Amino acid sequence: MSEALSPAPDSPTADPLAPYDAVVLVSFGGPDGPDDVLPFLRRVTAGRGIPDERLAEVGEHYALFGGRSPINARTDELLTALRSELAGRGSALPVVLGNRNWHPLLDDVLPALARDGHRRVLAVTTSAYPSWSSCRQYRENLAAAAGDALIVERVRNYATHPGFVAANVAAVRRALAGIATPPEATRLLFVTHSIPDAMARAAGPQPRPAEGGYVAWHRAVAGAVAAEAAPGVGWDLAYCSRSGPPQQPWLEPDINDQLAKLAADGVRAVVVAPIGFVSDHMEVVYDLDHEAAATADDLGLEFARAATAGTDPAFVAALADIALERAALARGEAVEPAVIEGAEAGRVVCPESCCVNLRHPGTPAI
Ligand SMILES: CC1=C(CCC(=O)O)c2cc3nc(cc4[nH]c(cc5[nH]c(cc1n2)c(C)c5CCC(=O)O)c(CCC(=O)O)c4C)C(CCC(=O)O)=C3C
Ligand SMILES: [Fe+2]
Repeated sequence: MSEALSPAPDSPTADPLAPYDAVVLVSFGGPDGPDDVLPFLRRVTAGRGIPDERLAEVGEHYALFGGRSPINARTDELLTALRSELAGRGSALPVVLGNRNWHPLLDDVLPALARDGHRRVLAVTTSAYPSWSSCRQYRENLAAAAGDALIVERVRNYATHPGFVAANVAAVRRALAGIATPPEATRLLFVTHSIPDAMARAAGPQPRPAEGGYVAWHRAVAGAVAAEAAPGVGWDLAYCSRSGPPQQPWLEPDINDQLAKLAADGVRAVVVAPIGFVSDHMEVVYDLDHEAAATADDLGLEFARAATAGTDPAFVAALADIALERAALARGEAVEPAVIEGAEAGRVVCPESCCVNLRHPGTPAI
């Protein structure tokens, strides 16, 4: 490692993120305009067996928003916030953006870091939970983009970090404050991306609960947010954005079905909290703000959508905490990971059995 880039960890001027010499914020990426939509969707779904009708349908969701996902603008805001938070903690490392599925692509950004002399990079992902889709696929894409030129390591899954929970607590409180219906007729509906049942069962390290780590983590986060933000209000966990062939079982209930059930049970208002996503993107603005809001309207339910963590200072501070924690571990220091009571802190190094890729087992991952 070049000394100019990264002083020895025990020197007084050592960067708090040493031994890393750069940070990459890793996001999903989304289309920036109508011409990007099809190439983006092809890239995301290559070899996935997603039916053509589903792709056409998803293309229409983007068309409704001018062919542009809000994800890139939200990720840029997070990048700016994370840069200033890490600088405020005394780090001078560059913090760059690399997307899995749209420009700037990890496939370009990581080789460029290597050409600039970087050797050991810390990846901070915009996905907070274990599962192949939300964790290991990121690790696979990072390994493919890094090649042999760079060592890339990533932060742990962080949804159970108190800072991520605090951001969601604040968002649920704000949404509830706008609801006129009394609490006893109001329901909190936590939402995340549906994934195939088989992927859910394989999520997280062994030993796993029967439902798998993805669902267990969401329940833990939902329970903690509900207990703090709305102790008198009942809650459920529901799912959005199902794709894949209809005969393949995915996590249920779908949010729209759950809204119908709640209305039939006498619930009159819902606060929808997308705890599965760290920022607003197409799933949030289409599946929740557009589709689920219309379903609620048809059912006569008062509806409010809680904000995603976004750039909430508690969330940005949590990302900095886990980055610094990861660096301390890389230096061989003991670390006590911050985690909400009764929940699991993510593994920093995933065992081979973690979040297995059921379609292509053994795909290299960082
Ligand atoms: C768990 C999870 C997250 C949360 C964790 C994380 O944030 O990573 C997430 C996020 C996102 N997913 C996104 C977009 C898409 N996901 C798709 C397809 C799929 N997602 C899956 C899972 C997840 N996805 C799965 C199991 C599939 C089936 C195909 C496969 O097995 O891989 C498809 C294909 C069409 C369709 O089927 O919908 C698209 C276009 C965008 C960007 C949106 C924008 O542009 O604003 C984001 C943030
Ligand atoms: Fe997705």
